[in-house]
Amino acid sequence: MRSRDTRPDGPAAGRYAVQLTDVTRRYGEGPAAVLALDAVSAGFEPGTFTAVMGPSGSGKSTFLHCAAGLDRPTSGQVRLGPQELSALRERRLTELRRTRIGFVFQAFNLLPSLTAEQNITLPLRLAGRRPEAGRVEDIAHAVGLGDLLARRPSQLSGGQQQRVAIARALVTRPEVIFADEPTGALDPESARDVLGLLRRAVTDLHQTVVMVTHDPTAAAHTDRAVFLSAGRIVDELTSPGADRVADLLSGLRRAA
Ligand SMILES: Nc1ncnc2c1ncn2[C@@H]1O[C@H](COP(=O)(O)OP(=O)(O)OP(=O)(O)O)[C@@H](O)[C@H]1O
Repeated sequence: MRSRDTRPDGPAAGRYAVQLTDVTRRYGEGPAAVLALDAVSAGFEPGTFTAVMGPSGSGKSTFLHCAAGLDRPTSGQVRLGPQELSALRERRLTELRRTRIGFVFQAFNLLPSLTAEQNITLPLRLAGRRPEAGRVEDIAHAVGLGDLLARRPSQLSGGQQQRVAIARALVTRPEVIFADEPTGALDPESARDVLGLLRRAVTDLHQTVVMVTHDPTAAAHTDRAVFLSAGRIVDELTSPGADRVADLLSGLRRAA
């Protein structure tokens, strides 16, 4: 089933947690220039889980980096709620990334010298805030870390490290969590657990999650899959089933 019109200028405009409008990202100049994103528009409503998919080189990472304020588009607009990101200087953007955006990466990106608990509270401490009483325990419980808070990353399995990363992403109650291949380094069982947690963050905590993934099974946990090819959004599915996603992806790979 195709989703209803959720383009940023469509009927649901103004309701998005994140909104990209005509975002173009060009790398390099002249004949060697690469158009990694070509006037892409997309909106992500609060409390939804979206997969961003496409063949290798289709622009997924560039899309995520522009949407998350880690990279600046060559042209076009990115809004986080009402805030236009291009209007912000680097320092404000860094602050905003720390407090209003959560990140989950394939390689976990935890600080090895800190305990799980210290990793989880790092975004708050960097923003000069203290966790509310009981907040870390609640999150640790929600992601199944229970009694592992005193351990360092090297004392945790990959799946447990990704739970810490998810807890860290949740701790500030961000407007959106961007996940870049969050299950890419995990065995199938840990991958399922991590996807279940992201799903619960959306369904139970009303978080908004945008996840880049190559994996049709991962996409099947989401509400919507958006497909990129050669820097453009070429298709999307709501309630995407793994088989349908796999078919669509192989068609795009053949065409790439
Ligand atoms: N820093 C860069 N300089 C030049 N070209 C780049 C740069 N980063 C990405 N590209 C190019 O932009 C296009 C999109 O890259 P991107 O990494 O966004 O794709 P992707 O879909 O995430 O790929 P993959 O699935 O392989 O990670 C590719 O052609 C890539 O070679």
